Amino acid sequence: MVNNQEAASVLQKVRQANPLVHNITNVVVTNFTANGLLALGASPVMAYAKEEVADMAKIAGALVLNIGTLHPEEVEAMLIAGKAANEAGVPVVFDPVGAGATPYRTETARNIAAAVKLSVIRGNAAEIANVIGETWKIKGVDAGEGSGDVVALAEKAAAQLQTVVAITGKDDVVTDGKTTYVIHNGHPLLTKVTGTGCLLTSVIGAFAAVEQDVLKAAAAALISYGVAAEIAAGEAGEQGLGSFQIAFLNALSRIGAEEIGRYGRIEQKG
Ligand SMILES: Nc1ncnc2c1ncn2[C@@H]1O[C@H](COP(=O)(O)OP(=O)(O)O)[C@@H](O)[C@H]1O
Ligand SMILES: Cc1ncsc1CCOP(=O)(O)O
Ligand SMILES: [Mg+2]
Repeated sequence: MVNNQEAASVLQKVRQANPLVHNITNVVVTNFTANGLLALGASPVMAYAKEEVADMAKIAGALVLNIGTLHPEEVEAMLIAGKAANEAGVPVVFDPVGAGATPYRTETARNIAAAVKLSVIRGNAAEIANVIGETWKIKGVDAGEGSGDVVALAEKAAAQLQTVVAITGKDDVVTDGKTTYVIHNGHPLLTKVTGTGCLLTSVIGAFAAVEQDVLKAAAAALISYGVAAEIAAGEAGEQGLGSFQIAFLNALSRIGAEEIGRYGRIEQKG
């Protein structure tokens, strides 16, 4: 069972090791992702050229692939980087941004999941459903009040994709197909700042770089991230979205065992 104390200790390991996280991500979130990883205590790098991605992925602590603004050359680079990371034993975390929105996105997400051995796939419920060929009845990013359907979807995706699956929304679900956790942290303001899902995927990469138990790493990242958002909302939520974004970066840089112990809400489902 992953608890708050263990989550805080993985966060501490990130701060001590400053793992290099190689991101091949989208143009919308690049700067926010780099600053969010720095705030947390990791070392971000963005590298996209097919001539260098294999070399960069091999020396990284984790590789993060994100198809938010995909194009063919970038997809080619992702496959090269993913295979190099697999050969070097570097964990690969995948964000299938917008899977289901266009056939190209859906096909590319499925191709990457098939060609690269993923440690974690992180998306909202609709994206994960589309990657595994399910239709998802809830539109948008809100997974709804209950998490029963999302738990079933996550477990099905983990079995099908043979990876840890994190489905985020009001509650976050993370599973390796055998053990499933629901994390009741986060804040609705996260949905009003672009890139908070993408940054979270990269944060999972930072945690996976320092913790070999991938399920524990992902759960610890989700708790830490959600708690930081709650702290930021309390400090700056009423001032507006710009202030919330900055307060969130501040909270990522400050949170530790005390805050996670006080506010972390993780529940084991099975
Ligand atoms: N309604 C909500 N209430 C609280 N936290 C939320 C809510 N919706 C999303 N989050 C949080 O926002 C972060 C990004 O998740 P999500 O919005 O699902 O990603 P994406 O932007 O990729 O769709 C996660 O930490 C998640 O827990
Ligand atoms: C707006 C937008 N368009 C293409 S990628 C992107 C950012 C998506 O970020 P997130 O999924 O974290 O909200
Ligand atoms: Mg997203």
